[in-house]
Amino acid sequence: MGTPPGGASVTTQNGRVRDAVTTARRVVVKIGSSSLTTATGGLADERVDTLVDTLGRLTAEGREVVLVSSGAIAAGLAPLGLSRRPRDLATQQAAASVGQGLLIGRYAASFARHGRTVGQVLLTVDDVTRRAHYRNAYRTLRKLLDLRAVPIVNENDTVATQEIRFGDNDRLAALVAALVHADLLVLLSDVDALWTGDPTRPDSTRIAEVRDDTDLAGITIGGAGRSGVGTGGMVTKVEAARIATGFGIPVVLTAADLAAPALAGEPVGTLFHPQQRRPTARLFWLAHATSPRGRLHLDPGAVAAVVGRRKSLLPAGITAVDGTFTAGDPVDLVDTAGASVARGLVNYDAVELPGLLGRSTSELAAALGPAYEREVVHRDDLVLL
Ligand SMILES: Nc1ncnc2c1ncn2[C@@H]1O[C@H](COP(=O)(O)OP(=O)(O)O)[C@@H](O)[C@H]1O
Ligand SMILES: N[C@@H](CCC(=O)OP(=O)(O)O)C(=O)O
Repeated sequence: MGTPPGGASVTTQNGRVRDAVTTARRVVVKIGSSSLTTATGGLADERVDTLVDTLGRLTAEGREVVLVSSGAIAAGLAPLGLSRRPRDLATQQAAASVGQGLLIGRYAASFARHGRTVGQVLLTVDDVTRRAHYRNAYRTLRKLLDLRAVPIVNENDTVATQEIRFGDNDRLAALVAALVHADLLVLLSDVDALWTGDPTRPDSTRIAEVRDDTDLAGITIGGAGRSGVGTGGMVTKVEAARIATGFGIPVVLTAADLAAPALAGEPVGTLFHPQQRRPTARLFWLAHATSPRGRLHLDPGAVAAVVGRRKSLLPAGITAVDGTFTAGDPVDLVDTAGASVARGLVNYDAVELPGLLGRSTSELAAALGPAYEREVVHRDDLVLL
């Protein structure tokens, strides 16, 4: 590795944010497959115990812990005689089906040493994106915490299809942190921090803090590591950190064996600062937890009005429409280069819009009636991306 952790950058750590780490009452901890398995495949029991000892101490202090644990697929490989992570979805799902039981069994035994009961929570994308479902997921997690059990969350790999999978658990962990209104998200991996580039390169250095996106400029964020069982690599961890910090939740990214010092507020890993302006829960979900059902192409004037002046989107500024959505669905607003600039809840069905494009609201109201005076997307239902 390049520059060792510590050094000058540590002195720039923001004490206030580290204080938020040590005082966090509700903590979501995510651990990746690479930190739970042995080099030859299978669950590394001592790694599970080390993590559980750290989390057990937190719960003994009266703090609430939600654990998001990967590792089902990795844990299922050896029992099925598979030597490496399969590429096809069906075999991954079979491995997850075998491995998830082993994983939760191992956690149950390990947490029992601390007198804690665990509850398995398997979620699909729909469970954290559809409003009615995420309310249910929240209620279950809330009740488990009230009963002083430790919820252990994973994606429901056996039912998720390729199109609707999270695949990696980093984003799932960020959405769970937002769902339970956590005070802290800890992302544990096989690398001690975010580095400026591939951590095995001598010219890479550790990044101690990310205050905002400007601290991410110029960094090479790479894919999964050499363990062969992780997915997503740093890309999905940084994305997860941005989602959580955007919701006002500080994030510590570090190695699994540094979980204890990280939770004690020591300057290890990378600390991502929470952003000041916390969006409303509704707009947060709109930005991060919905899949757009279509796209509205905006002319430059509409982009300036919506993005620059935070105005509602009117039919006059739309040049084209893609997708098959109905009123109330999320849609992306794209600029002339095709880049998504905002997401909003649309007030019309896709089939209604072509006849309205480029026309002013007063002209539409005169021609079609007062119902057609409404905005295509109201600014209260709009979030910039
Ligand atoms: N800029 C970077 N800083 C740190 N690690 C990086 C970076 N770019 C790529 N990586 C790789 O990301 C890997 C962690 O991701 P992954 O293998 O998906 O782990 P997990 O199973 O914990 O989710 C590290 O082992 C590392 O090799
Ligand atoms: N749900 C999958 C997680 C997939 C995965 O490998 O995630 P991660 O190790 O967090 O990059 C499992 O339990 O195997």
